[in-house]
Amino acid sequence: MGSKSLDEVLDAAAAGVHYSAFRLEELDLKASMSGLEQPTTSGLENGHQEPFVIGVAGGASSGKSTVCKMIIDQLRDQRVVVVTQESFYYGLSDEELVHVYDYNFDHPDAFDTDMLLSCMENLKHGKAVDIPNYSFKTYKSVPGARKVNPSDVIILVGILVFHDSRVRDLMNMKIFVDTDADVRLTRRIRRDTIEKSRDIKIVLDQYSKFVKPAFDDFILPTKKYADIIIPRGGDNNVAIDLIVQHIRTKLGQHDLCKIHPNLYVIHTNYQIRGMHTIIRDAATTTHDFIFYADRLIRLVVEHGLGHLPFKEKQVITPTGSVYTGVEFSKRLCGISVIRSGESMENALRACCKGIKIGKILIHREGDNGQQLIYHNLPKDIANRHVLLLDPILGTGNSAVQAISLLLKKGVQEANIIFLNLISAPQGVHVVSKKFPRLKIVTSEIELGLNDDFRVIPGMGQFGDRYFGTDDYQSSTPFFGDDKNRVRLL
Ligand SMILES: Nc1ncnc2c1ncn2[C@@H]1O[C@H](COP(=O)(O)OP(=O)(O)O)[C@@H](O)[C@H]1O
Ligand SMILES: Nc1ccn([C@@H]2O[C@H](COP(=O)(O)O)[C@@H](O)[C@H]2O)c(=O)n1
Ligand SMILES: [Mg+2]
Repeated sequence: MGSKSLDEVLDAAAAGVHYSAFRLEELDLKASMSGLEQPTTSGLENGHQEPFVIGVAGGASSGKSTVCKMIIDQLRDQRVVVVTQESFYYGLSDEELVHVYDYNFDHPDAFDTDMLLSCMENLKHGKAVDIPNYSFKTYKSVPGARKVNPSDVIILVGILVFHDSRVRDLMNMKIFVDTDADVRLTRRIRRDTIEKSRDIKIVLDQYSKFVKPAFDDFILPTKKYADIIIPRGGDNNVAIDLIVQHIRTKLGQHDLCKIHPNLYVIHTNYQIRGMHTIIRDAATTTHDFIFYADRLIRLVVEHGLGHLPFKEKQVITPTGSVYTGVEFSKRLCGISVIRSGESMENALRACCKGIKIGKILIHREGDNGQQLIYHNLPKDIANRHVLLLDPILGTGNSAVQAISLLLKKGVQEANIIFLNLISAPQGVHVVSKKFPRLKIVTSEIELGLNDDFRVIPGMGQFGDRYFGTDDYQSSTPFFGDDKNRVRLL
């Protein structure tokens, strides 16, 4: 473990050495580098991502710090900061110092929870904070508050971090380290006598007078709030692996996905960002718009198809071996919302040979009034999985109209997959709230809607750009003014 103790390592992390999990041996070197460079760009700086907050609770000496260190080590490419609850111990008055062995450091009132809450709220909202520097020697905060910068992952660790519901509510994941009482006591004796140079009698007195009762009365009752309970703490490598995997998945997701589990944003990369850049550019030609929109639509359709149920199927390969695979679901159909949704039909046909595709036309009257004016759906639609096609989810009003019609026709809500290229958070909220069992698959989440209910940054009138009618005069019956026209997004 090199020259640094576990707690020093975690302190260094809290002090702003935002390690993408530096190796411990590297920590000295990194910390001594001038300016403490910040390695990778955090999701925060990229825009929307809130940090992922993990709470780690458990009895004293249960292995909380050890578990944190293991998580940090495995999250190699993420910026992690650790905030320890003990930094927020109230300092002892002179009077209390005289009777220090009668002071209960294991009671919730020993911590300045309001200050802890305020620091955590600031970090969660992307602001740097100063964490007090608590000294176990003087029993007070000493000069040298540690600056902690916002990060991708914030770990809040301490015996009572689940005690206050306001603090709990900030956490995206709650871990309870569950270690036998005798193991905790043995470790505590070793730590307090060796590292803190305390007398064994005092350590044992403190344990029986305060530590054990507080564990039973305040710490153990918070175990029920945990999402994950880790028996054997740092010895439990499987649990740590699973936790790290989950954190990685969550970090790769947009914040909206954390709220709406049925929203799927396809995994982005520079190809996808590049295609979006082209189709969002107002100067892009119709030819290029179609080409890159088609590529993106194909990705969304393929992702959407991945959510269909499947049956196991075995085939014999040309080498005579058995390959156990899956069979595509057959009972499905597409429904496009005219007219921009029709741009997605080719991609669906290219993926699903001979698929039936129905249509729905929605008329927009003013900003709120939506009227269904035409539909042509497969007769047996109630028995099918439906891929609903519309490249833009804005207010969600037309999606609600279209989905309501499908439900009226007997389609199961859970059998609808709504495919779009871009989704505004408002539309996602409206659709997910009303139809929580439906899935939404999209390629990017937008900033929002402007005063005219248009998606921002958006990509303009999708149908007009795709079908090359964006330079037409508004003279056909399908082109009204903005407030009263057939929907041509
Ligand atoms: N799995 C383990 N095996 C052996 N010793 C451990 C283990 N986990 C922690 N320790 C030791 O026990 C002591 C307390 O562990 P720590 O992680 O600091 O607990 P906590 O943060 O819950 O007080 C430390 O000295 C640590 O090195
Ligand atoms: N001045 C202090 C402050 C706290 N303690 C004990 O520390 C324990 C919590 O720390 P963990 O790393 O084990 O979570 C707690 O049991 C306090 O009694 C102390 O001894 N002196
Ligand atoms: Mg600790």
